[in-house]
Amino acid sequence: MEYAKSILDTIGNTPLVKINRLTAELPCLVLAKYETFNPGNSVKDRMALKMIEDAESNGLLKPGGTIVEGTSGNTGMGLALAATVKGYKLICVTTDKQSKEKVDILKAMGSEVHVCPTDVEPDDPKSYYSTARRLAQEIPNAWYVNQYDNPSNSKAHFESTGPEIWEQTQGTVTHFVVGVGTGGTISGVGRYLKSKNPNIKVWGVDTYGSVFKKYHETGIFDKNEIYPYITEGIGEDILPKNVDFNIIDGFTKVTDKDAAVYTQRLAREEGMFLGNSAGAAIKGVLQLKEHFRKDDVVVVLFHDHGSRYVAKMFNDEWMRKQGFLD
Ligand SMILES: Cc1ncc(COP(=O)(O)O)c(C=O)c1O
Repeated sequence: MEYAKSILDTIGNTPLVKINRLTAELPCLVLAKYETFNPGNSVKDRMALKMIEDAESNGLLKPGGTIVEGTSGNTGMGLALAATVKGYKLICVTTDKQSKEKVDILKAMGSEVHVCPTDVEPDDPKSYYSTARRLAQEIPNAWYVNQYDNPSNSKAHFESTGPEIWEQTQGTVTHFVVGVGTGGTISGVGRYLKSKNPNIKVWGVDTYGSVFKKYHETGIFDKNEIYPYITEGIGEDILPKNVDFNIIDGFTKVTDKDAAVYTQRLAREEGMFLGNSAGAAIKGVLQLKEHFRKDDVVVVLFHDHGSRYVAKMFNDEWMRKQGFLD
């Protein structure tokens, strides 16, 4: 018989899928690392499991313990799968900007969810960063995951996502493009691919309202770059330790409108029902066009599933209200 010992054994080994219509103007092959095939429907299952396993081995997470994390939903889902299988309680702290579906899904998985305001400074006691930290201190036998600074986040991608891309492309990958939030995906995959071939270019997709691109180009953390934006999952108002700026060759910024429009286009022109950061990522690939040559193999990673965005980017009334439909 062939079966997985638990749902956790089905994490990883996701397919690589050719993008056809949306990238027709590019001279090269563009392949999507299609992470919705993970059991929690996002790439985050990989790092959630790795962070928990490492915390168990380091003695930070003990039997019967409570896992506390600030998460927009996908990491929470990955943590929920692992917490359920391994017998831990999970508390997720999120912001009021995240889609209702994401919060409902976490509750459906048995997680306690606290919703905090988006529009406050990271060190404000009401922010979701501060709230998660405080809960982890107040609750006995609790462990604060901190996906932003936890090195197991990028390690997960160095050990699984990166090697899969290298093997699936038989070492022919020339460019890796991905949205950046905590930085775990770009840093882990980028570090692995560059260890195999230092000529591979690693490109980050950023949002307007986030600090990454300017910091990478100038070394300046410019608070003027920070303002609320609509794109979900990418961009930050902090510099997470998981973003390894040295392995990133460049950033491109995608507007909220383009990210939303391309999320719809992926579904309607490629049959790829994906989340908002996938729309940003594919538009980022198109914006980076001048860097690609005929024989290049560009891999773009798509983080999560479209079902979490049906009331937003897939809802034309919402799109019209934002001024995203012409
Ligand atoms: C939908 C989505 N896209 C992109 C990202 C960014 O990935 P990373 O945190 O590995 O940089 C996240 C992370 O939260 C996400 O949830």
